[in-house]
Amino acid sequence: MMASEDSDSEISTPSSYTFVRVLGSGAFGEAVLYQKTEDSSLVVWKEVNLARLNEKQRRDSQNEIDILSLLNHANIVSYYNHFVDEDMLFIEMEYANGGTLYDKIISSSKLWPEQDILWYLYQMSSALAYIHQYGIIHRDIKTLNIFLTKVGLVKLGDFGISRFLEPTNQMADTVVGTPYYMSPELMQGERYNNKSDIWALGCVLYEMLTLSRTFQASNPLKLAKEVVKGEILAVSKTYSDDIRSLVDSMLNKNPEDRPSADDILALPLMVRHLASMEQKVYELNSSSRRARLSAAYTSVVSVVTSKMCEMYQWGGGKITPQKLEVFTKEKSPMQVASGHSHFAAITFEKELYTWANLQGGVAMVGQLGHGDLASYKAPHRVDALLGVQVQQVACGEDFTLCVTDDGGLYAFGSDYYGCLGLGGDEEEVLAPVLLDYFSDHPMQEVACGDAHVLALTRYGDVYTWGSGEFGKLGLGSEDDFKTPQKVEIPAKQKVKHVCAGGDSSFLICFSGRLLACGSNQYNKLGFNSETSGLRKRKTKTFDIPFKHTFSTVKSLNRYNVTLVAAGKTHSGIVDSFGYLYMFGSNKFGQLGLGDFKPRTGVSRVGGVLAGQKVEQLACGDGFTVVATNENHVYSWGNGDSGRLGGMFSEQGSGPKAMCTAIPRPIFGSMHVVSCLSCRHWNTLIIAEKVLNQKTLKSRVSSPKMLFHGVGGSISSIPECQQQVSNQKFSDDSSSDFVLPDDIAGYDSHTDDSADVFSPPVSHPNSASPSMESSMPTWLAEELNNAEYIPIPSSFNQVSMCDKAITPLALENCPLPAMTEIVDKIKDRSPDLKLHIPTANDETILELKAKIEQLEKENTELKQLVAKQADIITQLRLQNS
Ligand SMILES: Nc1ncnc2c1ncn2[C@@H]1O[C@H](COP(=O)(O)OP(=O)(O)OP(=O)(O)O)[C@@H](O)[C@H]1O
Repeated sequence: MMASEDSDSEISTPSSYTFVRVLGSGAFGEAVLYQKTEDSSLVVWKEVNLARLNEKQRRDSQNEIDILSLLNHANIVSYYNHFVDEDMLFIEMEYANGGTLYDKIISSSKLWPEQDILWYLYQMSSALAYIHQYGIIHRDIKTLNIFLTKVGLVKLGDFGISRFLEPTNQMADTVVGTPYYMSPELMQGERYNNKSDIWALGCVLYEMLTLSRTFQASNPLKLAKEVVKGEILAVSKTYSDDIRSLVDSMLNKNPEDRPSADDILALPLMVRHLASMEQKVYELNSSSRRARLSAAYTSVVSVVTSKMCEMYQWGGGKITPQKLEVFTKEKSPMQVASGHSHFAAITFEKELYTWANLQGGVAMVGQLGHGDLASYKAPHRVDALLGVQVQQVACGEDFTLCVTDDGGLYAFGSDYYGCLGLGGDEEEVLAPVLLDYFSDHPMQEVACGDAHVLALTRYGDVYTWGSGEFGKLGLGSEDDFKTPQKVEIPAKQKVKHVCAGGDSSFLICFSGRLLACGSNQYNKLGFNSETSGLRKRKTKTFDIPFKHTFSTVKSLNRYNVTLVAAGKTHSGIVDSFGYLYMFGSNKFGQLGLGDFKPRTGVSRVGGVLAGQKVEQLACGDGFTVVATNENHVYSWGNGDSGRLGGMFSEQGSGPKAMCTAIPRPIFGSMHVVSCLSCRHWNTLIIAEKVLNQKTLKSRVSSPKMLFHGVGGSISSIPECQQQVSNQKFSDDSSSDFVLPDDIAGYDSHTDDSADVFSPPVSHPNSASPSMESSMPTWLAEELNNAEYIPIPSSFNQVSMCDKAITPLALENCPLPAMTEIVDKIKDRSPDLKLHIPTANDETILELKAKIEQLEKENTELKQLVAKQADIITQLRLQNS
């Protein structure tokens, strides 16, 4: 018997913060800069004194939180956390380290290049298009609320008075905003609409073009008159006709004649640069990945595969992966679902197969859908569904639900908790029954917990039913429901995927946010947090046992969630970079962090996964299984009853004898995994064998990464530093903490063609960007940032390396280090002298020759390896 999870007793340390400085004060409190001790990231805590607020103002503060927690965009300040302590409201958010657009404008003495203006306008329009699409209007667009980062990114902030537009009435009430940016319709008492945001953005554009206010007046009344009159001084003819007519159209007195944010992004002057600006925003935002993005990006391509999907199963006594022979080339499996003791799979022909592995005299209750109570040990086709195309299947503890191509939802098995959604008239349903309820609401996806169901319709509505214990139905209570109930989704989030754990429920939203409800035991929903070090505040511990309604998992607001898996006592998510983050119990090492210690928060899994992207993830009872882009399958955690598909042990003897806290590869050979499912102690996997694969290196970002585009808010420094806690066995943590080399290298990376866009770089703290100096700009930037961002030891090594570089030093470097140095030198600037100011011309020449030689050797080496791989493959093929 394994030890009980309840015996976890160690206390782990809370997230703590170190005060850095007060950034400034608003009407109701201060914005304070802190450093998070855990990962050295810089964050802003906005402290709002609720005692000084009236009822409406309190609502506004809550409003800012609701809106910020909904938004996830590269050009909008990210929201991380909030709590109320006595009369103070604390909101944790992303720090924009480059001042405001206002600061930048007032410190400029000459007109900006049009390209710079377009760069900022693009980012602001992109942020506005994003919020407008959600039905949110900002209502206070002004240069003071447009924050900048030192690398030239825009971060729209201060959503204090923003609002959701009501669908019935496209106007929001009350006149608000800052007088200078108020549109004529607002001045005339009309209500705010999204075209009023466009007017304000037009004023911002005008300010960037002229470096002066759009409308000037000595008092508000005169200002109102000026705005209504609508006469503005002409913009300099040095700017293109396109941009001058754009500002005119944005400042059109008639709101309907103003372009929308989407219209602005579709203008030819934007479209010309759109792709490169999108990419730049993405790259700058993911600056923690600079080393990877700017240096070669590695991707694995399967060259020869078995061209056949096979299914393997393990657990429940089967210690190694067992191939299910039923699924042959003619019956190739497409999707698989594991329950406690029964399983289901769909083939490419859209036929459903079910089977069981009953232990301890458990009786069948119809969960296989074969019309009887027999326990089929091998996969058996569900003939009752012949003629319908089954698209997706999910297994509960003793029931099954499946979705058909035309959106129908079928259910069978036990209806004890009402999980079949039929109203509970029958206890056991032996053959599939179509749920009439959804005849008008075609189904997209279904997920089953032990005794509850989550269903997502093609209209984006979420329904839940079954057992309501711990609030896992998200309906505001613990009541059970035997028919589908529509769930209220907070802040108008749009749901993309549903996922159910035994007693927990998750929703992944299009915004990349994760919503959860149900039992938070062991923090498996990620809701618990501990905060210490905030000014004059004691350590705050938030231990949330359960949630009755779907709520944002704030601890994951830094990540763009693409996958989630719910185990019995722990959970995991994968972000848009393919990074794996785990939370919940670590009793059996199921978090994969190299130890068995409890964790309060969310931890990134490093080790062998650090250089790979996780593409499939599943969590069972105390164990985790993943598949990566490099075609490896790993498992870790509790190995009892064959859960891990292999025998691993780090603990010698005792209750943890069969546990491993480190991801362990399962299959000897490579596999492309298309589907993975774990429940209880079972795992099912659909995989195609890889007979030969190639590692490709390219100098561009991963196409997959670009696919996520601009919409994803990827917090750079916090994310990269998240790794610090996992450094023990993280092999790439050193290279991750590198500030954007494009800060300086932007122009040198781009060519002169009109299609390539070079964004300007903000230098608020430096004397002048054009300052004559032998110091390379990237280094100046790094030093500039260093005031608040401590440079980890890995960085020191790199910079020391750069300084001390000589042909001899290169010669004596181990090959990987040497390649890294060469990559760094080449990435940052073609001019080597910039990097080694002390080097004389002769040394530079020698270095260049050395680099060329290295490159040649590298190519030869690669060719040799490829040749050997081919020979091995041919031999293998001959042998087989
Ligand atoms: N996320 C952030 N990153 C960087 N600076 C910030 C951030 N949030 C606020 N600040 C700065 O902190 C100062 C105070 O901000 P705060 O939002 O509290 O007040 P405000 O916007 O100036 O006034 P109010 O909200 O009352 O209109 C401002 O100077 C602002 O530029």
